[in-house]
Amino acid sequence: MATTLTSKHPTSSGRGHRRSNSEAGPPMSMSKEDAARISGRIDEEIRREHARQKEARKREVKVMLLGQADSGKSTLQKQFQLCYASRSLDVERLSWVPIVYANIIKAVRIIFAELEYETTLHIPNEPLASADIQHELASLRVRLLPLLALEATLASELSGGVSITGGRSEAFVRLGWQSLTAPSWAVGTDAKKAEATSRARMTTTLVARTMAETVDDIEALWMHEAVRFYTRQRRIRLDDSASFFLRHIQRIAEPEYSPTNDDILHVRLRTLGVMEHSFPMSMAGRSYNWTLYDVGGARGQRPTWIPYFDDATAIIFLAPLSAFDQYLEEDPKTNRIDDSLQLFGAICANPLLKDAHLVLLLNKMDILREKLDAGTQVRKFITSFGTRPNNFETVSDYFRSHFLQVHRKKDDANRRLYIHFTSMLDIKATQSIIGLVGEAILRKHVADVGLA
Ligand SMILES: Nc1nc2c(ncn2[C@@H]2O[C@H](COP(=O)(O)OP(=O)(O)OP(=O)(O)O)[C@@H](O)[C@H]2O)c(=O)[nH]1
Ligand SMILES: [Mg+2]
Repeated sequence: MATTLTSKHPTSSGRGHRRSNSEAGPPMSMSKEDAARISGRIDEEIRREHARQKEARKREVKVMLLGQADSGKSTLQKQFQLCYASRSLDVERLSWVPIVYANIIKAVRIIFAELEYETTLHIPNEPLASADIQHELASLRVRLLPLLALEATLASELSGGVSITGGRSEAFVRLGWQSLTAPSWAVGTDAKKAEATSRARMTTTLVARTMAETVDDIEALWMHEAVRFYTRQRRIRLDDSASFFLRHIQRIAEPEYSPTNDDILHVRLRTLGVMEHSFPMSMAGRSYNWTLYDVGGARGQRPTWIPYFDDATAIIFLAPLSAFDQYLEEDPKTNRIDDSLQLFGAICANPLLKDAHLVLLLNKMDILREKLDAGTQVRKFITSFGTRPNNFETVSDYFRSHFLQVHRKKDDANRRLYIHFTSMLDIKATQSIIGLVGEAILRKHVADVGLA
């Protein structure tokens, strides 16, 4: 898959090719007949170019993945990649290694920070009330300090030396990150880039060595009774995929570690700006060029979406239903489901998108189920849920009807809305949904512009 970014291509309408009369006209010596012949030829060329561009546009399908941060947009893009351009995923595979490391170090940091906070509460009869347990955790912390100390450097190298606002030491993805982290580093003519790449490789090697030396301590921390206790109680809150990586720490810390497809899908890496991914897709023997626009979902990122709206064939909007008990990182007063509903309403009402096909994926259903099974009460966070039964069917139906209501209210164009419940890490189920969604989008595209 060609992974290119970011700047908006002007729609190629062919305007501007035609010579104006005031531009170079026929030479003084040319006869009127010759001039007419040349002018006719130019007109014919322009007409052909228009027709060629019109045909080319029929083969272009532009799909935007929208939704709040951490809703699963980049994960869906990876699933598309797995489905339609899996060889490109193989090429990128090793460049995910340092990002998996970064996810693990972040999880370890959060565990210690949450334990420290719990210690200050002095709650009797809980694991942290025991001096022995505190001592065990303190010595694990000392042994893991060398690994924790590498987080900021690793994040900065992965992000090409740029940090996100707020000074958080967290990796994010921008154009060209693969070449920064690829083991066989792309030698470019750009000396600065080559230097950055070489630095990123050195940091990755150092992190790999430190992780191999501390792997048993990471595992001991994850399995520690205090960590088990506070995780079960949801008082240690980690990124959705952190537990997966910590469970697989022995495999990941091996020297020849190569990320599996599952690992790549689990990675959490923020998107900054708009990333363009293109691949071919065929239907009924015809090949179409798909471009997916994977955007950064945090509030500060949303204005960057707008220039891409006017020629979008379809919007796939992702709303994670498991987020009912979470608040926006960028605005801790706003519940994440409320934010998703508002954002979805704004997308439905946007006049620039009035011709776009609308798909809504209610995502992270696996985590929703886990939370409900663990007894988390929806009404504690969404008061309007009231006394309804706190089970999976009722909760998913409740949220689904809210999204449908927003669509009915906001979509003046009265478009059909395609809705699916998804658990984006389930490869088989997601691939079949991608097939359905892809086909529906192509059918709508063909209905709008005709067969290519
Ligand atoms: N368990 C589970 N995890 C998911 C699901 N969908 C995505 N994730 C995980 O959630 C995290 C966030 O997913 P991303 O795809 O990076 O989110 P995003 O919408 O691209 O976020 P931004 O780039 O910040 O806008 C990743 O660690 C994914 O592996 C899901 O359905 N279930
Ligand atoms: Mg993303």
